[in-house]
Amino acid sequence: MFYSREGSTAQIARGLAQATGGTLRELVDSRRMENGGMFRALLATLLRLGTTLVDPDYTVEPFEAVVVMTPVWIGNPAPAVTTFINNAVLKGKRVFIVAVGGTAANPGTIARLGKRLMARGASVVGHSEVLGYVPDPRAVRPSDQELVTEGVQLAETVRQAFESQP
Ligand SMILES: Cc1cc2nc3c(=O)[nH]c(=O)nc-3n(C[C@H](O)[C@H](O)[C@H](O)COP(=O)(O)O)c2cc1C
Repeated sequence: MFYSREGSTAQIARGLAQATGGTLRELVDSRRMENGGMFRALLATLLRLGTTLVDPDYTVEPFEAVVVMTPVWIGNPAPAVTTFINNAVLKGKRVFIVAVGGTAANPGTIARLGKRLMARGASVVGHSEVLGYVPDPRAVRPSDQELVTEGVQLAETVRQAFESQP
């Protein structure tokens, strides 16, 4: 399960799904991010509120292993991901967290997401912090193919985490 505003998390998720044979589910935020929308989204992020999703599918019953992938916004998960976690029935589910940021380390995001997941009854089997787009116009953007490869490489870490905590 992932949310992606700019597309980097989406490409990494594609690679991970390709390599694991997993099912991809994209969250769509109903709030447009242009103009005032981004401001509201940031406010919701800072206040750790959620948002409204378009055609949300909160069903996780068929899946015993869930990977939650979110871009990092000001040190927090994106509101769409917070909304998913607040609404899905996660009791007893094993979850791996992937935070995609403009810097490689976002421990606060992992910690906050982990806390929220555990409060919903899930167990967190592991996490990864991966590099997406650097929000600087001068920065070179990784290509879609490079991001997909990151996701493919992530698959082994994810597999090991689920296998070591059955
Ligand atoms: C509003 C905003 C806030 C961000 N805050 C952070 C941050 O605190 N730490 C970080 O490492 N990256 C931060 N980033 C960078 C994004 O996490 C990064 O570009 C990510 O790859 C975006 O994912 P996406 O392409 O799937 O939307 C921020 C980006 C935006 C737009």
